[in-house]
Amino acid sequence: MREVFVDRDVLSGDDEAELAALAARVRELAEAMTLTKVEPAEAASVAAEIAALTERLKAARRAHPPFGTVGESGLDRQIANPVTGRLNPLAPPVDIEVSEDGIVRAEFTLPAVYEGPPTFVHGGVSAMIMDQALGMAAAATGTPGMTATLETRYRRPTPLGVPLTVEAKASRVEGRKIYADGTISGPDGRVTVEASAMFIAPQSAPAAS
Ligand SMILES: CCCCCCCC/C=C\CCCCCCCC(=O)SCCNC(=O)CCNC(=O)[C@H](O)C(C)(C)COP(=O)(O)OP(=O)(O)OC[C@H]1O[C@@H](n2cnc3c(N)ncnc32)[C@H](O)[C@@H]1OP(=O)(O)O
Repeated sequence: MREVFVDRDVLSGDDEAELAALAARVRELAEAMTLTKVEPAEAASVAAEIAALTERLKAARRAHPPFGTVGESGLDRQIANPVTGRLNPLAPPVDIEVSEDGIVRAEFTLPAVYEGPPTFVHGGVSAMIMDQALGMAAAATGTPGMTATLETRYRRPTPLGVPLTVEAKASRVEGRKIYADGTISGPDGRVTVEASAMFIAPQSAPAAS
């Protein structure tokens, strides 16, 4: 495997929990910032305080995001992943579970920071969540791969602020190609997004360019 895959700090459960709590506070900050009505002077004052906090975090800095201890599914090392990562404030995070029969599932709610059309989820965000869920379904076959194709069909607008469900499953493996299908559905159970993807297990470790 390429160096970036092996040269990672692996956090203890306690360290991970503290950083996950910090990420949760930053997520709240992003939401509060997006919706705030404070006066410009107050916004400037808050910005200065946040800049000072950022400097405190930068005082001890890693070259790459850390990994977590491998859990039962073996797919949860990337704790700073932008979809599932508890350590990534940009991740909702979507807490994806992989069952023994290879079905990937999560319930999640997306706040206003993911808005595309007013009151609805941005289509690129839905595609990102589908990419992750389909990728984990592919990896659950035992062969993880890079996304080669991802097709999303937006059947209905996906609402913000209500419980959504994502589900995915691999349909077949042909050599290095793994195919998977999935959906996002709303609280009424109606499908809003369908997606299909093909992943390719690299012949060697994925190359940086
Ligand atoms: C081991 C890697 C993964 C590690 C992960 C470990 C943790 C797992 C845990 C948890 C799962 C996480 C889930 C993550 C989810 C998110 C994943 C992403 O977002 S990935 C980022 C976006 N995708 C890219 O950046 C790909 C960029 N593309 C490439 O790197 C290459 O093009 C790659 C690897 C996809 C294929 O390269 P080649 O050199 O291996 O392929 P050639 O040998 O040329 O072709 C093989 C066959 O595939 C077809 N093919 C190749 N690329 C295709 C494409 N894009 N579309 C359709 N067919 C394609 C070819 O026509 C050929 O077909 P014929 O055998 O002749 O039938």
